[in-house]
Amino acid sequence: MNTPDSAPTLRTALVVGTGLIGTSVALALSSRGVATYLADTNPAVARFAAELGAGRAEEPPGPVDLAILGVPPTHVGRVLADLQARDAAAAYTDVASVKALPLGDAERLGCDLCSYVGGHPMAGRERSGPAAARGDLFEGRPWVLTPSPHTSPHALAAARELARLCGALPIEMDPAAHDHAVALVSHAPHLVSSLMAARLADAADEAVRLCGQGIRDVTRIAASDPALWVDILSCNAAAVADVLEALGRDLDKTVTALRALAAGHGSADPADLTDVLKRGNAGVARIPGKHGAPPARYAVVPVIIGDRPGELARLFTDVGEAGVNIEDLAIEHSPGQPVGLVEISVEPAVAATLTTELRRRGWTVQE
Ligand SMILES: NC(=O)C1=CN([C@@H]2O[C@H](COP(=O)(O)OP(=O)(O)OC[C@H]3O[C@@H](n4cnc5c(N)ncnc54)[C@H](O)[C@@H]3O)[C@@H](O)[C@H]2O)C=CC1
Ligand SMILES: O=C(O)C(=O)Cc1ccc(O)cc1
Repeated sequence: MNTPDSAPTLRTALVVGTGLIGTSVALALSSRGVATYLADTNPAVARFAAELGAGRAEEPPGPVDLAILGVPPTHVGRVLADLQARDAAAAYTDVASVKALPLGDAERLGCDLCSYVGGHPMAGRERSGPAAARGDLFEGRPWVLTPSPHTSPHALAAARELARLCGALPIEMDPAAHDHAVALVSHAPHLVSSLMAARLADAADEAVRLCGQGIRDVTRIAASDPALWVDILSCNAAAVADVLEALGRDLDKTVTALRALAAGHGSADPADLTDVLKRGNAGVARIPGKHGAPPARYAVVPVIIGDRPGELARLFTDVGEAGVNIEDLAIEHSPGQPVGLVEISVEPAVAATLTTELRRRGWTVQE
């Protein structure tokens, strides 16, 4: 639907860099009827994205309405310059996790800054490549746009329309303010996750086998591609270092409190420990929405399954026979545990029917 600022109506798009984010964008655009063309330095990757239904892995017949650069941050300037040199699109945006450096590169390379606006969808995954892409990845998520003083209203409107077509909420920010904000909410947390996960690399098996949901939550993003993250962090290094330095001061205080408690055999004052835990409560309460949850438009039906061959197949058959389509799926399971938990995401209207039907067939479905 058009809103007052959306003069362009996207009919054609070119996605350059068809990895996780590029293909997710392309899937969303294709599903909304935008003729989407796909390109990647690795043509096999673009062809694979096309096989997934993300668009056509071929040259567009003429300039597209919007080109979306799904490449690492340090590649954005060069790719933008190349695309503009061949007049590939009326407007250009990117999805890179940092915003000041790509703009600086574009300026230095003599790009046309009127037709370009930086963008950053605040959603992702710990996996790379088109196989991990999802058309609903950006649903309900913020999508930052960082217009420069040169950005034309047309380019900004095209990027806003892109965000909305992907189901995201466009937010305008200054590029430097964006980079400071994501140092706190994305880049430093990524390193903290890696640092914690790194403690497990050489840990004893008897400890690692006890891993429960807490450590999985804290370390999930540590499974991401190191090459991409070196690229991201190197473009925002000072701001990330500032956050980690502040964290280091808290860490020092926490270690001191724990050493005092250990030395005092419990008689020492745990005030500093209480303080950090309470500040943690306050911080987590400020995170908007339900972190890590599947898109709110689905209801989740949690089913307990035995750790036996064929259990999942039996469950899927029963869901199918109940006439219910599985929209998404998550499996929680720890090695050695006799049961696992399968979270089946379904349309809310069919959740009660599925629960009743699965219970009738002998499954334990959680409230
Ligand atoms: N991974 C995540 O969770 C998120 C990543 N981003 C940003 O999205 C961008 C892409 O990241 P991912 O999709 O995760 O990476 P990815 O590794 O899955 O995909 C990147 C793709 O770009 C291609 N590529 C690299 N240089 C290219 C060039 N010069 N021309 C054409 N294609 C080129 C690669 O072959 C690869 O297929 C990055 O800028 C990243 O900062 C943004 C939000 C979330
Ligand atoms: O995996 C997740 O949950 C993420 O949120 C990942 C992510 C990585 C990089 C970004 O620039 C934005 C989001």
